Amino acid sequence: MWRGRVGRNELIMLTRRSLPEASSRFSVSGDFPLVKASMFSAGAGQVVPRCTAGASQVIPETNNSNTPINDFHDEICKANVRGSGIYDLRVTSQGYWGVFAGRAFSANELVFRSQAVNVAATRNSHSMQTDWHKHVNVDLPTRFLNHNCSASLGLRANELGAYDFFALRGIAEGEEFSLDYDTFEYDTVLAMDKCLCSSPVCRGQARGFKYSKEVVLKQYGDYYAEYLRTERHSTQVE
Ligand SMILES: C[S@@+](CC[C@H](N)C(=O)[O-])C[C@H]1O[C@@H](n2cnc3c(N)ncnc32)[C@H](O)[C@@H]1O
Repeated sequence: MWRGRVGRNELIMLTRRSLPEASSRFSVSGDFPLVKASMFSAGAGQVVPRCTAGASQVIPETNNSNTPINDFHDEICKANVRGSGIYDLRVTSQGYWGVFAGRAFSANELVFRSQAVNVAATRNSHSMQTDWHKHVNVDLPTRFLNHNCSASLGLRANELGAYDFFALRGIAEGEEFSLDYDTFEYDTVLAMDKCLCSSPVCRGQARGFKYSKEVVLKQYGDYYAEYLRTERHSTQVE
């Protein structure tokens, strides 16, 4: 998880242009600052209030991906009690985990940063591709960002082995943050059977940059993974 020691106001001030100078002020150790405890909610059958730190908080037991939510239970509970209002982890109307804006964001604002926890031995529904042959497991809240074919967040590689996320447009408080998975996965083996994003420009599936390059470049400009601009190392993509 991101363990930046930057204060909320400092984070709000960061913009894409100021990021290189600002990055040196981030620390990767320290407390997790960014989940608002009071905003947790869950759909029917998903209530598992086991966080010792907050008995009234609810944690869905299962999600719609191939990773049991309980793998993250302690991490979520820990994050859950240290909010500063940037984001909330909540259950979406579709019944799975999502990340929601804890306040309003302006276009181009840095929303949050992610950190690689480790290199993924096998890619999974919570890993992110960062190079032609590299997938990393990432921290909260990034691992719970859902896909949208018209995403609200754009990404840039960072020095923490993962990505920084920027608002592609104004984002209202309470709106779900979303990423377009095709901006960082080249050829996903975990394509969703059916994309549930409901965007007017929904592609039906997120299969990877390989299949949607033209759309991604047109829609997201420079906000796609840097490695996708480099020559592919071999025909084999992990
Ligand atoms: C990084 S996780 C996102 C968090 C996930 N919703 C959860 O509850 O753990 C990625 C997984 O969420 C699901 N997902 C994300 N966006 C989706 C979408 N637009 N339509 C359908 N499933 C989606 C897929 O199962 C995908 O493999």
